[in-house]
Amino acid sequence: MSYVFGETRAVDRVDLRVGAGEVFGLLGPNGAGKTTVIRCMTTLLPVPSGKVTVFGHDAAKEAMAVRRLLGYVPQQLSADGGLTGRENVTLFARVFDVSRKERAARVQQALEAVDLLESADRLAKTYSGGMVRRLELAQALVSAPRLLMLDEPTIGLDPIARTSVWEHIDAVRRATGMTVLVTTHYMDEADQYCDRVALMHRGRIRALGTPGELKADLRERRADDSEPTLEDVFRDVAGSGLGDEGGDFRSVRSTRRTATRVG
Ligand SMILES: Nc1ncnc2c1ncn2[C@@H]1O[C@H](COP(=O)(O)OP(=O)(O)OP(=O)(O)O)[C@@H](O)[C@H]1O
Repeated sequence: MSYVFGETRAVDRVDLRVGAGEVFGLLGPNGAGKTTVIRCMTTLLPVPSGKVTVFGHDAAKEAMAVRRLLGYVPQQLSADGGLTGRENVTLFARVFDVSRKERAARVQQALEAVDLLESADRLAKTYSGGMVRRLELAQALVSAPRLLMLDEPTIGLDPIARTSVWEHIDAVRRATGMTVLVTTHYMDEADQYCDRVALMHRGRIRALGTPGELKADLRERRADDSEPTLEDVFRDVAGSGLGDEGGDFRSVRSTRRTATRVG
């Protein structure tokens, strides 16, 4: 698929296949085109050229069928600080048409899956950044999606909260067999938690494989004994490191201080 905004070729002939049950990481710096790919898959953006199918459903022709299979945690805050955790998740259960009979139990399950039962009846604005992110995860899980899409799920979190978010994603994936598509610019997290990754740069996919394959490939090409990281692989295929791109993206990113924004 491709996507053009005015003069900007945001997504340039990206051809991707995510296997059922895998955790797939779409990696790249700000502006690489990751969010645009995700938005096309969620049917939020129409696909102007190319084709997106989700479990056999064409996103252009069967948007509703596609949406029913998806859970989506956007980059922007999706929880309401003035509601309790439970109320936030219940709201999503209603929007996603979880039947009235099942609703309370499904909300309970989703909160339990992210370890928020104890805090479920507190206002979300009293939550820490990591708890807010887990709440957003529960919101996306309440409809029991077959494909969970997360756009920068750990941005702005401290290392302990980041690990916790990933461990919860991993546990739910193991329990349900759902497929996970995640965007991130944290190469170390992708290396640790993703089965396969695609490295995206300026709208195009520059490398695709398991983190182990990509690193082994670079080691061979370099023909030396050093252990490359995924960041080295990115630097090799994109000609620059993630941190070199676009100057101020780290500062822009750090503004996603979830805890304070909820308040
Ligand atoms: N609505 C829009 N109008 C115009 N240009 C856009 C729009 N949305 C994205 N772009 C441009 O398309 C390119 C890809 O953006 P995209 O948000 O997909 O990248 P990204 O890799 O997800 O980065 P980020 O992490 O910042 O979201 C960028 O150059 C961006 O400026």
